[in-house]
Amino acid sequence: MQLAQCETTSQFSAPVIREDYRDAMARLAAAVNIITTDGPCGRAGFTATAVCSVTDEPPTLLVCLNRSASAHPIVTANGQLCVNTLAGAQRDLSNLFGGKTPMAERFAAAQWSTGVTGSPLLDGATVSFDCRISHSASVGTHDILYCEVLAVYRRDSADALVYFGRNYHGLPGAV
Ligand SMILES: NC(=O)C1=CN([C@@H]2O[C@H](COP(=O)(O)OP(=O)(O)OC[C@H]3O[C@@H](n4cnc5c(N)ncnc54)[C@H](O)[C@@H]3O)[C@@H](O)[C@H]2O)C=CC1
Ligand SMILES: Cc1cc2nc3c(=O)[nH]c(=O)nc-3n(C[C@H](O)[C@H](O)[C@H](O)COP(=O)(O)O)c2cc1C
Repeated sequence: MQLAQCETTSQFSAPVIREDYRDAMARLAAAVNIITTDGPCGRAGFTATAVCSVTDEPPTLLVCLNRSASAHPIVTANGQLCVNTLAGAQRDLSNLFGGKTPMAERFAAAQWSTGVTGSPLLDGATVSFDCRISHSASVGTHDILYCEVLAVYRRDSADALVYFGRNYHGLPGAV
């Protein structure tokens, strides 16, 4: 896609430094997800807030994954993953999958079943999207994984876990 050229000089040319960017991003509320994979290259999981809907034809999510994360080589080699969106009571799991804990310990802290791709589905998640990675792009430190959704699993009573201001917040509600 060709972007339109603009002849005027931007008045917003000051560089946004990393810490300013992170402080600003701390003000952007986001759902909390545990991304899991299993397959020929092993099992892995990590916490992610950088998850977004792209299109519903075909149903596609994007997940941004730091290439330095221990899960990166496993997720990309398996080519499939599940986005498990956390419920309010699952904040401890978010910290576990977002830290430097060994993979076996992360998975031992919850109950799982298996989705159509073979990826682990988290018991008690508000919703799980079982996906195959259709393509990816690298930007800076991260890979953007475009994930075609092959199956969804919804819990009947749904509530949400929101990450905002570097803290977790439970969001009760009915959908
Ligand atoms: N997109 C990502 O890779 C994210 C990574 N994290 C990591 O989890 C840890 C705890 O999170 P916070 O206390 O919120 O950390 P923080 O105070 O360093 O970051 C504040 C916000 O900046 C953004 N951010 C942080 N690191 C980022 C990265 N490497 N790439 C893109 N965006 C990033 C996120 O929106 C995050 O909530 C940090 O070490 C952080 O690097 C957290 C949220 C998103
Ligand atoms: C609340 C929260 C949100 C996170 N979001 C992302 C994300 O969207 N993308 C990402 O690559 N890492 C994210 N992380 C960091 C990974 O979860 C973390 O790097 C990984 O689980 C631990 O890395 P390791 O397995 O290499 O030890 C997040 C961490 C936390 C606590």
